Amino acid sequence: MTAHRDRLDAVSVSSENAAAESVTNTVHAERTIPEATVARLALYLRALTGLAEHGTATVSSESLATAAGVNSAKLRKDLSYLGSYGVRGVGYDVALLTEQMRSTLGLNENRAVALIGLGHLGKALAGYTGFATRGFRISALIDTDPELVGTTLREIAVQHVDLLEQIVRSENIAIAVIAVPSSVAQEVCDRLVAAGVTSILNFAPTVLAVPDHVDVRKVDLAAELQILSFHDNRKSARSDAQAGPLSAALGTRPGGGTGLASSTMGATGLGSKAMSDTAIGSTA
Ligand SMILES: NC(=O)c1ccc[n+]([C@@H]2O[C@H](COP(=O)([O-])OP(=O)(O)OC[C@H]3O[C@@H](n4cnc5c(N)ncnc54)[C@H](O)[C@@H]3O)[C@@H](O)[C@H]2O)c1
Repeated sequence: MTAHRDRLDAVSVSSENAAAESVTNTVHAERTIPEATVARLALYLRALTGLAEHGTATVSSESLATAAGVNSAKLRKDLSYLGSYGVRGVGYDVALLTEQMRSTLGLNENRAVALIGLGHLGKALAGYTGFATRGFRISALIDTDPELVGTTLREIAVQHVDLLEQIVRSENIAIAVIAVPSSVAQEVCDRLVAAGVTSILNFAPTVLAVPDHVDVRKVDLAAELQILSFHDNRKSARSDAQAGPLSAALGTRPGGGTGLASSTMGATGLGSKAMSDTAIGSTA
């Protein structure tokens, strides 16, 4: 949370008022947007899409923040990087803000995605219909397995990895998704980079070495579970610690421990609030 805050503060923000819900058409296209804000833009876009599907034309910052699972001050700050389209007392125009979000995230270009590795994970990703509606087009499926090569998944032919460089060029691949075994992930990555791919989403449990101009995002579900485990562990430790004094109070002062017990219960409430703030901070 602190690190995130520092990063936000490090960005030169010309006007704090830009975060307020006032009418302004200024688009800060060239402004540096913190990485944590970029990650949240995707959350806002998903929430906006849901609102539009339900016919909502305008939304307050509080409602949008709730739908996206962040606090409204953070949302207003994030939107200030795009230029605010909010109107005081009315809120944000859902269609306009959606368009602004899509443009900032570069989703209007329907980027071509190549999926490399069509095993358990790759097949599931290839079968996911949500990519198309979120601005991505799976254009190439690549594997080495002779049983898979030549078959089609969602009307896209699986091609052999020998053709990787050719496919990257002919399909104008913008983003590659690596879902191969970790033992070959670096080799596949090197070939993608040499072919001109500069954005990679890596599912393999390997830290990929790439040149500076290449962006790699790593998805690690096991790490996410470990983070949840950490928070779960802390919640258990807290409730154990709180159960101790409570039992002691009830045990040593029978009939007279009500006051102590209820103040302990109050502390439990504060404790769980603190935990949820921590959880929100960790996603920042
Ligand atoms: N990030 C996560 O949370 C997460 C979750 C599950 C799996 N994984 C990782 O994703 C990867 C795939 O997992 P899986 O369960 O689908 O494995 P899998 O063995 O079912 O599939 C791997 C696929 O890659 C293909 N392949 C092998 N070498 C290749 C190459 N050089 N070029 C192209 N294709 C090649 C294989 O033929 C196979 O179809 C693994 O690295 C696994 O550890 C990550």
